[in-house]
Amino acid sequence: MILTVDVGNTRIKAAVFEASTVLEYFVFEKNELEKKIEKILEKFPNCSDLVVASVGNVEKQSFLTFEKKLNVHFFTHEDVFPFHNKYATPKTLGIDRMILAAGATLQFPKQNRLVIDAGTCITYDFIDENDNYLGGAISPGLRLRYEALHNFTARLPLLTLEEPDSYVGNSTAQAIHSGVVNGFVYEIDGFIDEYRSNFANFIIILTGGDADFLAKRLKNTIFANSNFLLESLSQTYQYKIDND
Ligand SMILES: Nc1ncnc2c1ncn2[C@@H]1O[C@H](COP(=O)(O)OP(=O)(O)O)[C@@H](O)[C@H]1O
Ligand SMILES: CC(C)(COP(=O)(O)O)[C@@H](O)C(=O)NCCC(=O)O
Ligand SMILES: [K+]
Repeated sequence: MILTVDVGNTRIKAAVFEASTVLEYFVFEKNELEKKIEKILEKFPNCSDLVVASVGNVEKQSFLTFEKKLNVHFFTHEDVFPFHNKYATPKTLGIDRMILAAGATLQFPKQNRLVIDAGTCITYDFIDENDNYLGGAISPGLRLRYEALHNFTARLPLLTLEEPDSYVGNSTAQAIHSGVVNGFVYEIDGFIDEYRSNFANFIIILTGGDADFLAKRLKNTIFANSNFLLESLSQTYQYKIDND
């Protein structure tokens, strides 16, 4: 039994796996990290491994205390991954993006894959059918867009996510909702169209905290799996054990 932990820039997500089956998912804040993990381990005392991917400001030291009880693996760029990394700056590629790319490579062999993770940021990652990781894009996520409009202007209120009435926003609030939500959807549909015009065949994996909200609104029909990163963590860890 393993406990996987994904430390994003907004929240921490975790899951307990028995082989490839998920027993339970958890979501919590950074300041609750140790307490929550202790609780999970009390509930699942058969966990033998704790596997972490962190792009937030939570470092390996935060997990040291658990080393007394179980094997702790904190993924880094030094680990083995099942793809060829063609990023020009591989050392600065987010470890979350590497895990997503690894999961896509292992779960969908011998095909082009595009992973879209709509979290704090939207990340796009493309792995071709020969398992070359080519790169992608990074842009502000849904909530970040609302916050940026407020934080960097004098007159724009901080709004929370709301479905826009129309693309023609007829008030400040409606203009912001249209700009943020429609802009978010148009951007992603635009990227997908661009990839489609260059690659005949590819699978799209949509994940992240906004995946479900987004999936219903895209012109392109794609399947959302908001737990793809946690599943990929479990698979990449198994791959590491098999290939080390
Ligand atoms: N309870 C929540 N707290 C924060 N963000 C949430 C919540 N529910 C949904 N979201 C959405 O999830 C997005 C963050 O996604 P998430 O995958 O958790 O980010 P990260 O992996 O970067 O920490 C935000 O853009 C926000 O719109
Ligand atoms: C782009 C990210 C901030 C996304 O983080 P997230 O939205 O998942 O919290 C993270 O993958 C990161 O810090 N990347 C480093 C730069 C890069 O991937 O090139
Ligand atoms: K992301």
